[in-house]
Order: sequence, then structure tokens, then C-alpha cells
Amino acid sequence: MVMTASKPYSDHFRLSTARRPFSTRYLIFDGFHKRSSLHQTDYYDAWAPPNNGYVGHFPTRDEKEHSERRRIVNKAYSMSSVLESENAIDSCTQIFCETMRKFAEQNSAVDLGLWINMYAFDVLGELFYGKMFGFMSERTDIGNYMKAIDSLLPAFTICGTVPLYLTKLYLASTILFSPSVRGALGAVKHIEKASEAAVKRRKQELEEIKDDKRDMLRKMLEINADQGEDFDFTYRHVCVESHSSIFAGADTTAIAINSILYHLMRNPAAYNKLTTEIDAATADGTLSTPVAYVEAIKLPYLKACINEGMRLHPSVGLTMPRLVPAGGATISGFHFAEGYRVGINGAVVHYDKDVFGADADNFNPDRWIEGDTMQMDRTMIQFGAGPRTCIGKNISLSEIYKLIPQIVRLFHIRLVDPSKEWKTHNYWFNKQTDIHIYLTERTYGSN
Ligand code: HEM
Repeated sequence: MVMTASKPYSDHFRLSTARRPFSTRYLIFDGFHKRSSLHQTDYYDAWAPPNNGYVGHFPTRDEKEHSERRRIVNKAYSMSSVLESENAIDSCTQIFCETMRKFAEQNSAVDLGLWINMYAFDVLGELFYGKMFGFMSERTDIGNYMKAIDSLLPAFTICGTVPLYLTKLYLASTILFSPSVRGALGAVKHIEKASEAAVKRRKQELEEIKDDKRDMLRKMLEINADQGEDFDFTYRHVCVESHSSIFAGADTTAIAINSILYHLMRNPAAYNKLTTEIDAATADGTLSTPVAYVEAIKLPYLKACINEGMRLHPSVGLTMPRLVPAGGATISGFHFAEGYRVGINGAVVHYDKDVFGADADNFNPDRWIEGDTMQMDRTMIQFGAGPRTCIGKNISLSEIYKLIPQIVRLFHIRLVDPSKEWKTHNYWFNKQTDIHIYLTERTYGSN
């Protein structure tokens, strides 16, 4: 198990990263789970939207301000709040599965990564703005948003990682010499505008027609109307919070779903076991159509497969850097001087053999049935930990728990070329490409 630490730039370059063995358990409890212990570093500045105003609570580094801002919107992200809009996810799942059915009929190869990404964006459109963006129905990357994020992720990650004095230089040269980054910045601006237009449209709709959709925007606009002045939660805050959640939530959820499905295809025994569990639950009426979240989470092997997919390939695949506070900090018995950057990475912690067993490198859902689940659960940081833990976790879990069983019971999926591995592109979001599949339609109980 390793944790990385680097000196402040004034002392040393970030290249001077020291690697030392630490105990995962102590590290997580010492550093990340305690409130107000370690603050975010300037790595997060690169992820702030390029405006001079409010940047959203994600890149807000001041801990007090962060917790105040987060508290305002927290309730809208609770599981009970997300499940009020469960049918919004269902309508996206239906479009996704209908499209997959057409691919199955035509025996066409499907770019799974692309389709899961489009699905994840459309779910967030429906959940946040009461209307899908239309990625799936148009079968295209609307406004080049996905392409834009793919071009920007390396730039953000490098900007956040190089020493501060190089950031501006890097940024200027990238904008100057990289047409794809210039194009991406334009596309992001375009999407920001589109998202502002969506907020405006939904606000107007809510004023004119009283529908009963409980989308996130409606909840945020209610907070704005009821307590906006008390909390300083303006219309601008609503726009930024909703837009930045879409940026943070679509790729990350897609990465998790891709990982779960990819590992199932690569492990036929696990895939068969999951199919058997889902078919049995469907047959005895404990798994409805559409899949209800509260039913899906009761399926132990499904839960094990989902955990295992997110363990082996956490969506955030680099460290989540934190700053050692004034006076220094002792973490796992090691003292770090003030100003050091320290961080842990799920893609390392999740492979700790002391916690997950000697076969930690392998996809083995049974470890979640037979192993020490409490200890494994406490070591998983796929959603981060502590006061900065993922606010959208309930949204993504409900998407994952609802989509995976629906795909498994409707289709048998297989890799077009099992001899080829997926490609991964780790720019904090550890995205995968080259997962091409064939689908065969099933009737429940057949493979
Ligand atoms: C499987 C899906 C997801 C994964 C694996 C994931 C992972 C993470 C992680 C690791 C963090 C902590 C980052 C850090 O400490 O530096 C985080 C934060 C965050 N996530 Fe997620 N995320 C997912 C889905 C979502 C969704 C669906 C949304 C919103 C719709 C979302 C919005 C956010 C926001 C706003 C933060 C910042 C929280 C804060 O600083 O208070 N995420 N996420």
C-alpha cells in the first residue's frame, strides 16, 4: 500500500514524490474520514469553471465555505430525493435498451463505452433539467460535449499537477498550439450556455405549468425561492451547481458501469452466476420491470459484482490531493511537514492484499459474499471520503443498480474480440475505450 507525498513547490518540485508504505486503514481514518483535517490543494483550481464568480462547491478550497455551500444543496442529493425521480432514470433505461435491442436484431457491433456515456449524460439531463439532452435519441455527441471533456481532461490534470509557476505557461501554450483544446474550450462554453438555457426553460415551465416532476433543478430553484436570501443561493448558484454536477457525474458513472460490464464479460462464471440470480428474482417477482432500486440492492451477487467493478477500476484513478495543515500532521505514524501535498488513490488502495486478499488483482465478486465486507467497505474510496465525499453517489448508485440487472436479463453481451483488452486513459477520470460488444436478446432463463 502506498501513499504519495510531495513537498511544497517553494521547497522542491512535485517531481520529488516520495513513496512509502502505509497502512490503508489508518491512512483513511487519519486523513480523509476526519472532518476538517486535510484541505484540498491547488490541484482543484484547474477544475474550476473559467468564470470570475462562483465556481461551484467542488473546486471551492476553503473548507468553511465549502461545507456551507454543500449544506445548501445536500438534501437534494439524498437517496430519498433521488428516488423521487426514479422514473426519470427508467425512461432513459428504456431508450437505452430499445436501442440495444435494435443493435442485437441487426447483429451490429456496439461501442459500449460510447453508449454508456451517452446514457449517463441523458440520465443527468432528465434528472437535473427534466429533459434528456438527446444524446441517445440523436445517436450523437450533442454539441461535441463528450469530445470536449475528453480533450480537456488531460489539460486540467496536467495544469493541476505541474508546479504552480508552470501552470500559466502550460495553459497558454496548450491554448495556443492545441486546436483540440481550443475547440474543447469553445464546446464547453457552448454547453455552459445550453445548460443555462435549460435552467431558464425549466424555470419558465415551472412558473407556467405545474407538472409533478421532482427534478434536481426544481429542488434547487425551490431552495433559491424559499431560502435564497438567507443562504446567498442565487439563480447563478443554481446554474453553476447543476452544470458542474453534470461535468462531475456523467463520465464517472459511465466509467463505473463500463468496468462492471467489461469484467463480467471477461469472467463468464461470475456473469452466469449473476444472470441466474437476476432471472430467479425476476421469476419469483422480487425484481420488477422496470427494476426498482430498493429491490436491486437486495440482490447479494449483483451488489458483489458492482462493488468489484468499482474496486478494480475506480472512476477517479489518480490521487485526491490534500494539503498538510499548519503545524504539520502525523498520518499512520509518519510526520509530514506543513505545506506538503499528500494524497491517496483508490486505484492503489483498492488493490491492498491485506484487505482484499491474495487475489486482489482479480475480479472475484465472491470476496464480497465470503470476505470481511466491513473492512473492505471501509477501504473502498471509489466515491472519495470525508467531507469531500461524492455528493452525487446516490444518483450514480441508483443508475448502476437499475441499469446493470436490466441489461443482464434482456441481453447476453460479449466482447467482439475477447483477445483485445480495453484501453484506459487516466486523466483523473480513468476513462475506457475500445469496448466493442455484440448483444443477443434473451428471454429470461436462457443464455
Ligand atoms: C460512479 C459514479 C461516481 C464516482 C465514482 C464519483 C467519484 C467521486 C469522487 C472520488 C469524489 C471526491 C473527489 C475528491 O475528493 O477530490 C467525488 C466528488 C464529487 N462528485 Fe462524484 N462520483 C460519481 C458520480 C457523481 C454524480 C452522479 C455526481 C452529480 C450528479 C457527482 C458529483 C460530484 C461532486 C459535485 C463532487 C464534489 C463534492 C465536494 O467537493 O463536496 N459525482 N466524486
